[in-house]
Amino acid sequence: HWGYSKENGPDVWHKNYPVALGSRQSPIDIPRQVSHDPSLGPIVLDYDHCTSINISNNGHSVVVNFDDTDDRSVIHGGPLENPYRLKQFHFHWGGKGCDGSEHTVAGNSYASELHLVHWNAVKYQSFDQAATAPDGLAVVGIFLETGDDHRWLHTITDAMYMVKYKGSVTDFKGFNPKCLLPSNLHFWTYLGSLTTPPLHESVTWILLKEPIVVSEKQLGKFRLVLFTGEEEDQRLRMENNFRTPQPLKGRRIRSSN
Ligand SMILES: O=S(=O)(O)/C=C/c1cc(Br)ccc1O
Ligand SMILES: [Zn+2]
Repeated sequence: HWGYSKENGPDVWHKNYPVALGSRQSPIDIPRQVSHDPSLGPIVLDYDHCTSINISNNGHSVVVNFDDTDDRSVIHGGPLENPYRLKQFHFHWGGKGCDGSEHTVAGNSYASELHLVHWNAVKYQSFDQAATAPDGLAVVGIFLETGDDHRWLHTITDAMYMVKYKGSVTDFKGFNPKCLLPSNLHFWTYLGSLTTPPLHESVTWILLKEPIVVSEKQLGKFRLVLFTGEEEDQRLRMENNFRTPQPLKGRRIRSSN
């Protein structure tokens, strides 16, 4: 099965997922100069009635899942032609003292990257159907840099010891990811893919320019989580669960204000 080690990591994913060598893969490096597109309106995150359900360890990341049976939490605006429904969010991070973001900015990595995954429920009947359509998904990426404690992240890091092992899941209700947003929503946007297998080329990426600040201590709690299940004799710490930037292959990146 795929993972992030030498034998099953990003360098060999193409063997089982040939689209890994495709023309719109993610993540990418965001160059210093990106064309500003004045026609790009602001991104709007309507999360006021969002319903988180649980937090789980899927063996690749820690995921907070949402009830996506109606339009109670959606994003719209920016490059999007329809509202997209929030399905889950998860993180990618590094090891002790090394960075773990997926996208890079002018070659620089951040400590971690948060992905809020949404799907186009106007055009498609299910997430799985949307996940294989070129305009099916919209993922908002938020960079995490280290500094002071983040005032709300503890609700997530405290729950992480409950999902230490792959396959574990625990109730996680009433969490609104609005508390994880930076103060301004200026963004870069481009057409790309999921950054984990199946690597579907179905994602409109919306990367917020302003990182949020979390402490080393809080990031350290991410690393208490394991890639491995309770029944496995190997205990592999979950860290460095990120894919490195992929070839741009002529794609245009646009910048909001
Ligand atoms: O890292 S991402 O590209 O946000 C991957 C998101 C993703 C979300 C779901 Br839900 C299922 C498979 C996936 O690969
Ligand atoms: Zn992700």
